[in-house]
Amino acid sequence: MTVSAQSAVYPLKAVRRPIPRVLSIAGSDPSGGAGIQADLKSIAANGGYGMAVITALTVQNTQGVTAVHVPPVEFLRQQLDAISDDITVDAVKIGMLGDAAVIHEVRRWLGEARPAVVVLDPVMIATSGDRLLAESAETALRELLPLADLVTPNLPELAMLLGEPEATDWASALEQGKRLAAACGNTVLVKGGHLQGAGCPDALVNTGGVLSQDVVEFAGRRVETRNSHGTGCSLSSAMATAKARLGDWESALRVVKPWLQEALIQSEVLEVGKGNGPIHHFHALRHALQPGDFAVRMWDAAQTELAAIYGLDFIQHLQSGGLSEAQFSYYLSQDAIYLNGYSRVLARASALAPNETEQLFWARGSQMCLEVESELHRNWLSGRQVSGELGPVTKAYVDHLLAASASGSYAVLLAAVLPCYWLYAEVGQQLHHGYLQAGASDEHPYADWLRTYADEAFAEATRKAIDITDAAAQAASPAERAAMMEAFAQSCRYETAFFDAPRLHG
Ligand SMILES: Nc1ncnc2c1ncn2[C@@H]1O[C@H](COP(=O)(O)OP(=O)(O)OP(=O)(O)O)[C@@H](O)[C@H]1O
Ligand SMILES: Cc1ncc(COP(=O)(O)O)c(N)n1
Repeated sequence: MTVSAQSAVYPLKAVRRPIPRVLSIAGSDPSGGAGIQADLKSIAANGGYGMAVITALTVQNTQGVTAVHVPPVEFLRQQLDAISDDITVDAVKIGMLGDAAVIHEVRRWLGEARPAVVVLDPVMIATSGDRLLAESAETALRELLPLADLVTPNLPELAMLLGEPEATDWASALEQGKRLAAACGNTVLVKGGHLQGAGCPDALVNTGGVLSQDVVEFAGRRVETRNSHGTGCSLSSAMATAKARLGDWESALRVVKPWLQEALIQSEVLEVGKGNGPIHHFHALRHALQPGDFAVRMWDAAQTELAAIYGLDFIQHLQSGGLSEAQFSYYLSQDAIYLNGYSRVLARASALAPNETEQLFWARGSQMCLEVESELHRNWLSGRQVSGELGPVTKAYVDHLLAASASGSYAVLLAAVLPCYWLYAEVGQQLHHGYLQAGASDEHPYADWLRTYADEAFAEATRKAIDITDAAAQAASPAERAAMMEAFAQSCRYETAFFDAPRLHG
């Protein structure tokens, strides 16, 4: 038996170049939405190392192009040579070329440098309607097409390159794509951006048998947005990058199309300009959680339950003194049972803690629960008529905590135990405050109990528990954070149910 490079069981896919070196030869859009600025973002967002040689400078914003300056072609050639003399270029994307002299120079360079992948976006007219290619250069551009592996015209450009009227439906667009692919001997990406309707399809077309079929369609939903500035630039540079990384056009478009769709959806958050704004290239990049951020999220999530707790008869009657003795006794007896289970869960948090400080903190919390439990029995429950039977809410709450501790995630467990600190401390402070405001009368039937809520040591322990949970969230993965929020919200709901249980079960 021999060890083989390939698994017989699982077909391993080789990534061609983990971080491909991708060169954009294109114009500059100072507003950052199209041209080389879009290309560099797109290349980076799709996992490549971006480089740029500028063919033309435009005066442009989201509302349009007002001037174009094409620097001397000798200087362009020097830049291209500087790159290819030194760096292996895994893929090239060509965008705005400006005029025929630039096209000829780029063509000469391509013939010599022979990069492995060439994507040509035949940019002629901007979204705003402004010309980006001199009319006299259209023939030169047509002659450049066969040097590209992939050509990505929009529908007006596709029609112009064929010398035909613009396609108004998807079927005729695909037919035009086939004609252009056959004429140039390469692959054409036919784009549905300029069509009407709810769908926004794209298709890879090659009549030479390079693809799995002559036309490979990729369905897509049309995003309702004005922010389509630079979609063509971004798509073509993303395709150059993904092809170099993944090896074939179909795999490339399979990852690039959903990425572009999400970039269109999330474009609203950028708020750039008054016209056709840019897409959000880095929508997948999540900002690192800062200290305190997760605590804010948890606090926001707790608001509905806190409001519900303040509205409960149990809390309002405890405050006013009108709470029945039977309900108060039920609450105390369930609290004692709960604290015993809670103590075991905090001991588990101590066992999972990543350092001694946190280990000690939860161990102390666990011990404190047992002390409070025996205090409840000694001072509050002795002499009261209570059954001491495990109630349904107490059982459900403790089971939820035990499930969180069985998850094995320290962060999720902390999120589950936190509401018992945080919400209890909040409610306690409000009750205590209300008691003081009402004159702190000794005649209040629950005066002794309400006074216990002013415990500063518990408030301090609560602040520490929030800090530790917040820090655990910073270190957690996005999936773990989502599970934390779920566990936290569920415990908040149990806090409400726990205060309401005496009414239902007492
Ligand atoms: N509203 C939209 N919703 C979803 N996808 C879109 C939308 N508009 C364009 N696209 C996608 O964006 C890419 C570019 O398509 P389009 O036909 O607009 O090219 P273009 O005209 O060259 O782009 P540009 O707007 O940069 O000039 C295609 O993948 C297309 O499917
Ligand atoms: C420098 C430069 N290159 C290309 C485009 C086309 O992009 P769009 O059609 O989205 O305006 C542009 N506007 N500017």
